[in-house]
Amino acid sequence: MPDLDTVVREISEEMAARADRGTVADYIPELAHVDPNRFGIAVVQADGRISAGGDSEVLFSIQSISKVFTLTLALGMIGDRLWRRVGREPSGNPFNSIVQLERERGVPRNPFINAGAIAVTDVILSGHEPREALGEILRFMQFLSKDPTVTIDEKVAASERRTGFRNSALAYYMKSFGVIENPVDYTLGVYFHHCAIAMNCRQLATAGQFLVHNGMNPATGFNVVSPERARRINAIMLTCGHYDGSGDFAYRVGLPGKSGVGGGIFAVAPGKASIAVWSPGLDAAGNSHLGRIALERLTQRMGWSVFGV
Ligand SMILES: NC(=O)CC[C@H](N)C(=O)O
Repeated sequence: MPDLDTVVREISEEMAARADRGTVADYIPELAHVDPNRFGIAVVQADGRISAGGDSEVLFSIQSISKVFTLTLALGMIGDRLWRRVGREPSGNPFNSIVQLERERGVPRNPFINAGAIAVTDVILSGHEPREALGEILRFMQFLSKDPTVTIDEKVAASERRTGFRNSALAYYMKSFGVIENPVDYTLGVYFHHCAIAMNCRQLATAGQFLVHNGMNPATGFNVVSPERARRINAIMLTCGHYDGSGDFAYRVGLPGKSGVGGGIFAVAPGKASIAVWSPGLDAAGNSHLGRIALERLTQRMGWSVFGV
């Protein structure tokens, strides 16, 4: 097998030099300021060794990658009852699509499109104040990343709260079917804030390690989730993690992964490695353009695709 440090260095060099960088998301105004020339990668292998390159220490807005962790928390709270509130089929639609929600009577297709993640956030919020629910999510990220400095970028959260009209539409629509239990403003407030968590590639790859180790957190030796649940979260990432680009991501990269409009992608090579890449420019489906290409290179060279070498 090729040396991982060499592969990561070569990928970082190639990505830094490429001219095709995709388009930075600007529907959340605060995200539009991010430099499209950034590229970072961090890979935590099963034995804990870290290979990193480029801007792997620069913080970025994790956006929809937070949905993996809120799904994990919500499953921990209400278990399989969650699947009454949200489905687990790929959507084949953009991440903020409204049409599907009407056809399916307010029950979102999966926990990774915006509507689904808002419904999952509502589950975490029930029985708590918004501040407590958000604290729960943030502490979970700090614990998993072994870094108590992980925090929320308030400017990004405020920017999305000012302009998140589509998410409001989705939430009110779900509320009309009883899928949202709490006041819509509260649920959206928590949702916008967990999307605005700022992390770097190293912290994110560290946080995702439990999905590499059948649910076990290697720092403590204890399980964050059961092996069965870890396998299922990975399955949902594979089928739904890149919205209507999920099929192409499976075809090219072959790993469970979750993207965010901040340009991050978190990916899992089960039993082998936890990976985070970041490049702010997006493709047409809203997934990091160079992030995907970098992961394609990595899995090809390391033979890490879950579908074979
Ligand atoms: N794809 C994403 O990362 C979307 C998350 C973003 N906070 C939104 O709701 O639009």
